[in-house]
Amino acid sequence: MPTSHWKRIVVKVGSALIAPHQQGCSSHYLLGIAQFIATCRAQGCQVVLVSSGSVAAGRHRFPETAEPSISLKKAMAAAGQADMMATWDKLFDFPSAQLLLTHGDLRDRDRYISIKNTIFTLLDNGLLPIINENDAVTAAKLRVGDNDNLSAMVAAAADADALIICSDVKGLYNKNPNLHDDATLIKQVSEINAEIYAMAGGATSSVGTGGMLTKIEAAEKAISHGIETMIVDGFDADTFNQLLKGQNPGTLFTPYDVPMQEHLHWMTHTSQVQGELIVENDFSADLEEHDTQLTSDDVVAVRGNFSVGDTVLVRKGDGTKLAKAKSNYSSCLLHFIADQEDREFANNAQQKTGPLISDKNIAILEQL
Ligand SMILES: Nc1ncnc2c1ncn2[C@@H]1O[C@H](COP(=O)(O)OP(=O)(O)O)[C@@H](O)[C@H]1O
Ligand SMILES: N[C@@H](CCC(=O)OP(=O)(O)O)C(=O)O
Repeated sequence: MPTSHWKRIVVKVGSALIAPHQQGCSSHYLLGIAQFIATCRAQGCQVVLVSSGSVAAGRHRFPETAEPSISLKKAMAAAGQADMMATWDKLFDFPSAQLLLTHGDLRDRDRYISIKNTIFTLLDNGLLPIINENDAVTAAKLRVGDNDNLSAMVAAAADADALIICSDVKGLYNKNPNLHDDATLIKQVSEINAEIYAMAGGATSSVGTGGMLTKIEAAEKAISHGIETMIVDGFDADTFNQLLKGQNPGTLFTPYDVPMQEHLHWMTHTSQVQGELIVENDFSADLEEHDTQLTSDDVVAVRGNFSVGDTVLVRKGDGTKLAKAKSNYSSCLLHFIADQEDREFANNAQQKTGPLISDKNIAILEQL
């Protein structure tokens, strides 16, 4: 689709483009991307930038190590983030704004809505939001872990028309082109299936995270929201001329004709399961039906520690996944109810709090 038809896009830039020589940031490859962003804005298209590179940019401030520890990487991110922002900022003649997020922010519905509002307020006032994961503070359980998936979550929150992932390769090849000379570029993907995932390997550079695998995960998230997704070569300045002409310089993932509803998409692709409610193998009720109320009598086991409002997975004992849903109970209360021999007490407690999960905050999963 010609760029002039886009109302809002997310551009994601990989670490190798920010700090190609790992001696701090370089604007060498960013210039073409910045010009592309400026042209899109001049054409009336709002742009959100998801920029990697804080770890790569901060690396030279620390003694050289082949495999930096997690705490060292966090320190590198803290050291490199400001440098990375300053490098972008000097390429634009409009103001930018920094947003540092963790998965903990995105998977909490209220914080997600607040992030969404901040992005829209920045865009409506002509600023360029520049987003990265808050690597320096995040813990393993709260991380997205890679900026490909983060950019897809941001694209969904921003209700973008397109997600452009700028990397160090032309696009998705049938196998890793850095390891196989005979790899061929796939120009268009209309369905992301096991065959596509099988082509995608990890990162081979010392600065990339996730490789092609996380880009396919991101594309899957984005296209199911109706967002056209492209993986393109950020090293090649001609990439951005082609994009502006409406051409496809890399791999295009075509969006679903019928996108998932916003809330269902968030439940499926952004919220994260904190625990499990295990039901009998012969459980067959329709969990989306308002009159079907999952009660503690239906649940044979509760797994994990979760609070009221956290997302839980409802599954059968045989492993069949039924739904992701918002829990109206904490795991602690469910264990307490299950431990009561007096069923009347359990029933009373349940009558007060209502069904275990809400029929309004549920994503029914394909039963595999
Ligand atoms: N099938 C594939 N096609 C293209 N690249 C692949 C494939 N499988 C693995 N890769 C690797 O993915 C890398 C790009 O991902 P990554 O290093 O994480 O870059 P970025 O920093 O842009 O996110 C490529 O350099 C390549 O080594
Ligand atoms: N948040 C990290 C980047 C993580 C990441 O996904 O990197 P990349 O694969 O280069 O997009 C950083 O700023 O260094």
